[in-house]
Amino acid sequence: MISVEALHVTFNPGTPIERRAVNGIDLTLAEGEFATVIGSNGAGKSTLLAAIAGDAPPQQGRIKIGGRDVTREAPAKRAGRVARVFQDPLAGSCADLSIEENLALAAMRGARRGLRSALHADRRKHLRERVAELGLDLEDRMGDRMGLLSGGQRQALALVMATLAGAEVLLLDEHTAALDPGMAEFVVDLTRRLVAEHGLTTLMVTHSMRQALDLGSRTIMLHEGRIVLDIAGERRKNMDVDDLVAMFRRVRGGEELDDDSLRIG
Ligand SMILES: Nc1ncnc2c1ncn2[C@@H]1O[C@H](COP(=O)(O)OP(=O)(O)OP(=O)(O)O)[C@@H](O)[C@H]1O
Repeated sequence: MISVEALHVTFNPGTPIERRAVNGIDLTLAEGEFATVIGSNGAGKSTLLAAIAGDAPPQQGRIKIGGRDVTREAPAKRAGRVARVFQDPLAGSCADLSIEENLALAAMRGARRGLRSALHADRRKHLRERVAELGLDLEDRMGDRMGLLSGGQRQALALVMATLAGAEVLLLDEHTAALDPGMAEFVVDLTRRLVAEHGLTTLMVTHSMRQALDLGSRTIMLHEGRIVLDIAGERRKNMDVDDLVAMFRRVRGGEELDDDSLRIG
């Protein structure tokens, strides 16, 4: 469960370059709820996710995860409970470590143990099985450096890594945007499966209107740091991509859509 109350995140407050990225957001996601997040460039989507992960400290408001107030908690302290996958496949793992070492480190998130203890035989077997489930033939390459893998392979492993430490919350920040269409589809299917299997409370930022409607059970639109649309249930079920695009345009007051914030596919 995630609960965000009256959240404000301002970068460089009190300076000429002050930027109110999140400007009074209230949002509650029930345990296991999966919501997609859309919005213009600079709408505050990544900052909202960063605030939940602890990387963008709020000036005002409150964030709770699983009922516990984490607003002032350091990112490392909530690391075992919150997993995040970024657009850049290079961002979430260490290129110079092996697949196995990266997975072992992910499994230890939030715990205080060394890599050696993380790589005992049972753990290694389990990690290998989890990788084999992907069907990408990576289980025989557990010793290969992560840096040798394609972007799609890394994102698939990043999703597996996100589920290894028993996280409750999954934050996906355009995690398929840098992939070719075939691999993006694979990662989308994997996302669906892992979120359901692990009952993860999930926020997924996407610029794809199709993904925004196809994944999860709720779609939230941000604009200038605020939630301007929150749709679920029958209303969402009856919507198609054209309806969502029309709403997007309305929110932007007929502004030209000259950024990459809206993709139909
Ligand atoms: N670390 C930072 N320092 C200063 N300003 C920032 C920082 N991070 C984000 N911003 C600004 O805050 C605003 C919101 O940015 P954010 O990245 O959250 O938007 P977004 O909705 O994720 O956009 P995009 O779709 O382009 O990724 C933007 O104006 C951005 O320039």
